[in-house]
Amino acid sequence: MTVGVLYQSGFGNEFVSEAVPGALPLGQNAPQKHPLGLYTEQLSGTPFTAPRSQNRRTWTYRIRPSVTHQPYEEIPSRLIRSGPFTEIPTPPNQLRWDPLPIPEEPTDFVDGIVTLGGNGDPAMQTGVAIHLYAANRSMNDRFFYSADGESLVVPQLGTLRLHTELGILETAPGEICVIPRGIKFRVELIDGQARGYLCENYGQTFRLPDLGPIGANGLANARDFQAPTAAFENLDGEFHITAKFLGRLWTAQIDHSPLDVVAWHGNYAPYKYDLARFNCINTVSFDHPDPSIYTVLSSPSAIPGTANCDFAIFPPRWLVAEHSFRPPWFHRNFMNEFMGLIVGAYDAKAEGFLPGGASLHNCMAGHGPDAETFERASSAELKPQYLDNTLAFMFETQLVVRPTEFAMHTRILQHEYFECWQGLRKHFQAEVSPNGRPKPSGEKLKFTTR
Ligand SMILES: O=C(O)Cc1cc(O)ccc1O
Ligand SMILES: [Fe+2]
Repeated sequence: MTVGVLYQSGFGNEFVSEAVPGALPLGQNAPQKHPLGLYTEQLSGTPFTAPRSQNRRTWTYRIRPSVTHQPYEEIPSRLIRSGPFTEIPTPPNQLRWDPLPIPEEPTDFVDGIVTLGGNGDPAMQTGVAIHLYAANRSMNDRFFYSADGESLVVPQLGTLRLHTELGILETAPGEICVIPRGIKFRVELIDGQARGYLCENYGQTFRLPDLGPIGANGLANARDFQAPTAAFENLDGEFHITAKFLGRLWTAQIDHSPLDVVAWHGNYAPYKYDLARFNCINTVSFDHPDPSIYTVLSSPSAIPGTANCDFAIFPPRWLVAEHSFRPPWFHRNFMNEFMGLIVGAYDAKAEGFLPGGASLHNCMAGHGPDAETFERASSAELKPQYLDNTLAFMFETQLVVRPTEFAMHTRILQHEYFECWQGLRKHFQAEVSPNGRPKPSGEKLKFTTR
């Protein structure tokens, strides 16, 4: 809980908040004349006709309407990339990256965004972009919004204070926040520097997964999500808004802070969540369950059970499975797995997967425990073990994550990643192979042509 910042709790609730008494009209959305001279503006996050359970919109009461800015002009996108991701061919290899260094040049949150890959297309409202960020400057007179999708921010280093149109959210490593599509914000770095991950979701908004037989409670509980309370900047001066629109960056001058919402009500709002609140469910008998039990948030696709993107975490937890190989098994998947590490070590990798680092295992790429983990876990004593000092996460997505040119050519790409599995020796001992052929006794196989 952050001292000094007030939140309202609940996932997707109908929130109400006013920073000045009387700023929020009662009983109607759009009075003919606002009693305090504020402008009324609706912000829709879904079509007007979306089913009620998914419908998202917020009414804002602001000093000036959002339209009062100069025209946008395109600026360079630096290392930000967007779908369709077609820069380079996508290899079927397992990929892993070291953490992004903190920049030496003055770099704010937006300039510090580097895209590692993604899928889909913002123009088609499907897929995700997966970015890293590393920054050392706060945004003061610059604001940002993405029309391409909502932004799920996963800090790994440094606390972010996000000043948004709907109020302030502080997010530290171990917490996450989501800024909905279109909402303007600026990022203040509380610790002078910051690093983390950003999933830009072009698809349907993240929501809590259904719980099925788990019941009415468990995993991420709705009450633990926190939305901001109204807080506004009544500032005139020279400011810039940078917009991300169809993958390109555009900047407009504005003569006042656009964070001028004095009161608001609605269910389209940024939110934060402390990952320590995740009620982790796991086996108390045997075997390692599928990682869908770790889903915090899910953005569905049009296909039932197939996520445009799931956000899953691997938090500290007890391991008690009997007569089982406890770490993640070897596997090849339909879905595509991008992973990051917030603290400590990940239980499938003894070495090389570092806090701030990342890995990508795309459709059907074999992966799993590295050789050292396999050897250790195959003969570990199976007493209850508390897995501590660990917090990894996964963006799991339906479409193949296509790396950017930066991702494949950067110095932080670990070209030797494949070696972590090469020590997996043959343990099988058989004299005769199943087709009855005698085991070749060490001699080289000879190939003959007829
Ligand atoms: O490390 C991974 O690859 C992620 C993962 C974790 C797990 O517990 C089971 C399957 C899986 O893909
Ligand atoms: Fe996996």
